[in-house]
Amino acid sequence: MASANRLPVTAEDILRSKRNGGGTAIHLKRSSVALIDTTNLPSKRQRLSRDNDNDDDDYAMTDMHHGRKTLKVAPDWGGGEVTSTPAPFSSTGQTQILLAPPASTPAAYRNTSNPLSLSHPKWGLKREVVLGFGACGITEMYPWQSECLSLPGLLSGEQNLVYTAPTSAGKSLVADVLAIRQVIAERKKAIIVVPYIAIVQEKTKFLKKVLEKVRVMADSKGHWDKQKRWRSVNIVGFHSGAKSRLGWKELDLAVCTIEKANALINAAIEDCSIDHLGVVVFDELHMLGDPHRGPILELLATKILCLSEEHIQIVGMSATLANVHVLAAWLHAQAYECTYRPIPLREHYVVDNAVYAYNDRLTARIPLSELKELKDPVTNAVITLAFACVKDGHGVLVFCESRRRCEDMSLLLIKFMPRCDDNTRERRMEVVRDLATTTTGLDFVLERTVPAGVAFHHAGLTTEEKDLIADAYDRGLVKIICCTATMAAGVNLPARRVIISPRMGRDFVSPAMLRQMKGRAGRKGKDTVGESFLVCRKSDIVAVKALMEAKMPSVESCLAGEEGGLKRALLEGIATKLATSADSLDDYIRATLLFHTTADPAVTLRPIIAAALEYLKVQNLITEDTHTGYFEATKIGNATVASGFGPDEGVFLHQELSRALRNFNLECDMHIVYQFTPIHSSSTQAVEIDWKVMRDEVEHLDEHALRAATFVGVNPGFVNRMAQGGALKEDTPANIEKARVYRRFYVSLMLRELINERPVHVVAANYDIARGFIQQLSSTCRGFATTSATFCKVMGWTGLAVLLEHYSWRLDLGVKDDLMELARIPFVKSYTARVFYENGLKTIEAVAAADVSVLRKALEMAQPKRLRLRQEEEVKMAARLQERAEIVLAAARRIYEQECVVELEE
Ligand SMILES: Nc1ncnc2c1ncn2[C@@H]1O[C@H](COP(=O)(O)OP(=O)(O)OP(=O)(O)O)[C@@H](O)[C@H]1O
Repeated sequence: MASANRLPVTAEDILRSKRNGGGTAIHLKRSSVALIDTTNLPSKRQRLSRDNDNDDDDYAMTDMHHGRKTLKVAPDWGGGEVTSTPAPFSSTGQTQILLAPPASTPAAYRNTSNPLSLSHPKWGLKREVVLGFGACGITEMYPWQSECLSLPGLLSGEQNLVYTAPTSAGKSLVADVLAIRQVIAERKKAIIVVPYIAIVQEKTKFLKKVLEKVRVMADSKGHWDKQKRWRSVNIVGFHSGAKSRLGWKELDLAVCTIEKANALINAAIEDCSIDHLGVVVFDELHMLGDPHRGPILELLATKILCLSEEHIQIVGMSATLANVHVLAAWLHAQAYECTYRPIPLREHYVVDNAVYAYNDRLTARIPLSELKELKDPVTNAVITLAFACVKDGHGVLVFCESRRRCEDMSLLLIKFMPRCDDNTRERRMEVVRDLATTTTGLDFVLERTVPAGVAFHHAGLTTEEKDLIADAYDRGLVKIICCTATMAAGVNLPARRVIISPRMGRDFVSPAMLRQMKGRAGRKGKDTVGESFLVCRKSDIVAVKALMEAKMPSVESCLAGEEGGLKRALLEGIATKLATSADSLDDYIRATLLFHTTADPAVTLRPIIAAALEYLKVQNLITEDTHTGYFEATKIGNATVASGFGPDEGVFLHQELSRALRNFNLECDMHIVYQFTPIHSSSTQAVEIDWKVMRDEVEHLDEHALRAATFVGVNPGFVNRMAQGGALKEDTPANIEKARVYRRFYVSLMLRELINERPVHVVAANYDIARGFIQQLSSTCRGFATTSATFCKVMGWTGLAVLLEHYSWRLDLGVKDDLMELARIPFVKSYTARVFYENGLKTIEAVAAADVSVLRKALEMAQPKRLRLRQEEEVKMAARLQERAEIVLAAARRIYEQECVVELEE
């Protein structure tokens, strides 16, 4: 379908005009009349009468804007918008229109005879939603899903819900139906909170597919049209490093990590638009018990509970909740438990080449092998079990204890993989080529394993690599993935068999983690059978049996833990004005899970609350009016909450930024890069300094950067001493602080290389750190710079805010100042942008005017040099680069077009 965003003046027109010496004297074209098959469109009378009633299955009116003619077609008539505009760069200027045939009337899809059908009227789902679920393989509810949704007050949004069901039981559908109803029927916003970025991405993609054809009524503040009009549902995924042009105001449905959801809710409370929120879904509710992230989840739910005036429905779910009734009582929710799993899981454990069912019945013996590599019984069992499953054409996940083991196991597995046909081999090579064209180039291990249908997946890979591998596995090209716990939670992939090491690193996995890992096998819609094999050493058998029999632990509040959750909860309650007086503070505390699960809470909690309030006062984050007893957040307190930091981080950031404000070293970018290096990246878990590498780097700093280093407290002499074998003991507060500064500086050296166009894999190799970590670091820093900028804005430090935003952008694009324009084009980032620039492609206009072969050549030059492909592969690689060059050209032209039109309009 022709896009409604197409503009009447194309980049080609402008470039041609410029070439002909026409300068900017471009004539706006009036578009030609739409070539629409009008026989299927309703008459004007029908249109007007439909337009007057309020049925949201209706369609909107014809519109003229900027010389284009746009027909917005009702969902019943195929939906979408039909625009009659000359296609950019089409030589004929002919309109491209594809109009879906009209569907049956809205009422016709209702299935009133089967109450499990998604189209049954009791669920109140629009036809397009039902079709959307159908496209994802879901047409009917399972009886438990129907029973759960039929609990009183759920569909109407009046009641909250906490439920538990096994992995792969289909929990998401229940929450999705409730969220979608709020968005479409009630025209409220919905937030779905999930713990990991990968799940944000998967869920956002799924919901976009389900709601693809749905049109909702835009509010009166539509972008360019004051009339009533229809638009698609705005679904946005929020996580650190994600970019979206849609914010709280525009979105209908947000899928967020816990931290992003908290920030979104704080902002909505702050600008008094929280009443637009209809429902919040907490997926993996057991995360409440996570010491680091649980407190934020708890205070988020607490705030929603306290917003009693606007009933916001709360929906919480998990496969690993032992105390569902306690959590339901806390959230004033209906509780629902179910044990149904659509595909029952066959669970086994393996020890010394013998396979046992969970009831200790011996079910099979794994033959011993003469091969040297398979002498170890654990390796022998893993390879044999994986091979047997792949031989039958099914997918396997092998959970390994370390990243190293994932890679070694993949390399070993390929020796045993069955041969594949030419077509499969060619498609696998496509995946290899895709991996080769990522910014980091082709990984040495994946290059060998993917053609055989094996891959590994762990935090050391970049997000592009992880996505390509998961996609290849989903499409059945990769048959075995050796992974760490990164693939354990929430991922929906076609694994018939999961083979699990009971250890992660040196420790045993937790019972909840084990359940999640096993839960990846036999997912409905992905496979028809599910099997798990816990492969352990003889010496571990007692501990493994205990692990297998362990009950799910009860989820407990971590708000009063060492992470300072209570201080943060109080600060946020006060800053958002939910808890400012003694009474409201009391109500607020009573709404926490902590209060709910503490024996004699009024007595037990009083001293720790008083201590937390005192801390906030001493740190100048809040003030207390001694006459009225009212609490108020200070500027620093508000800045801390607005930027999503905890109280400790806010105080530290304030100290650092105020020091920097008084004496900022702007001779080069070293000081500012240090400034936006996240504070937590300097914790011991995040990075270990290689003092020899640091010494080499510090020795190469120019005098300006050295001055900045000294300014933040880094002494080159000390670095040298450490490189020669010195030890930095973190035994006193001063030494802890010193170590923190050195670690932060070490990380900022890596970041400085990134913004100065060194590719991720080169920086990773230089510091001997996984490229996935460097990539993650860069996106965390971007987020940190953006939130620090918010902190500065609230503090009134606008100059510093602008500086931080600028560097956040540079980090995003991975280029120096002179390439920032060019790097707006997709695929033209970092080193690639530099290659373009040095080959004369210095501006977007130059790229838009270039021949595609020139762009292909430039992309070829920018390829990482680790590629060693055979000749036939070279040909295919060239074709891949040609495709990419065409995308670059089209994108450059689009950006150029848009800029020219803005210029003309101005
Ligand atoms: N009613 C249904 N009919 C057919 N397929 C369904 C139905 N409900 C869910 N599914 C499918 O079952 C699979 C698992 O569902 P879902 O992801 O909701 O499981 P879950 O209970 O959230 O599991 P986990 O706790 O492991 O994340 C998905 O592929 C989903 O599309």
